Amino acid sequence: MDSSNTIIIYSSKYGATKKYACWLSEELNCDLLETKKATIDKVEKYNIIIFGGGIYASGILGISFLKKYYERLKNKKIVAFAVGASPYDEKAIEALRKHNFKDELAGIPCFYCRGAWNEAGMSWKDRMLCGMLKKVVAKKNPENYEPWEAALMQAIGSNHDWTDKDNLKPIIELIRKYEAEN
Ligand SMILES: Cc1cc2nc3c(=O)[nH]c(=O)nc-3n(C[C@H](O)[C@H](O)[C@H](O)COP(=O)(O)O)c2cc1C
Repeated sequence: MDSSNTIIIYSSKYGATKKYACWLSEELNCDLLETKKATIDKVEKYNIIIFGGGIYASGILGISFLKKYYERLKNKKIVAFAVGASPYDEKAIEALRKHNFKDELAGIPCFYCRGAWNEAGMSWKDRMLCGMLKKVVAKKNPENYEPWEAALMQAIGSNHDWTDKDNLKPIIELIRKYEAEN
């Protein structure tokens, strides 16, 4: 099977997931579509579906598409990646997987890529939400911070870009394996 049988659908609010999706599409030479513009009729034409989404309050943007259409996609090879501001932490990623990939979605492999934190570019609502979250977290003893809480406290008030092509290596490896099997 050639790589035209692979599509990436992604949801990105501030561009980090989009950046990873574009890198992947260049590397794999495959189609790329924003989830909000995707239709199931189009997506189900592909054999391998890569799903990417930014993480917001532990939820992965766009995951409702997979939930809604899983019945029609269940025989496809689906690989997901989530993009957040937290540093890589296996325990936190396992919790993210459990929270987002429930029931029939539980078998979908989900990788993590660290994104960016661009407070200057955030919507007023998001900036306010983060400010409120910071106030709650600040009441905790820093020794007991979860990895995402520590990252939030460090990131708030500044801009960071942790996007790195190397984070895509395990995804590319798995897709190449799937492509070779077909
Ligand atoms: C309101 C808000 C909530 C967020 N929640 C999380 C979170 O729960 N975990 C995390 O790792 N990152 C969180 N982030 C950081 C984003 O996931 C990060 O900036 C990511 O790069 C966004 O990807 P995007 O630009 O493709 O939307 C949050 C950011 C905002 C503004």
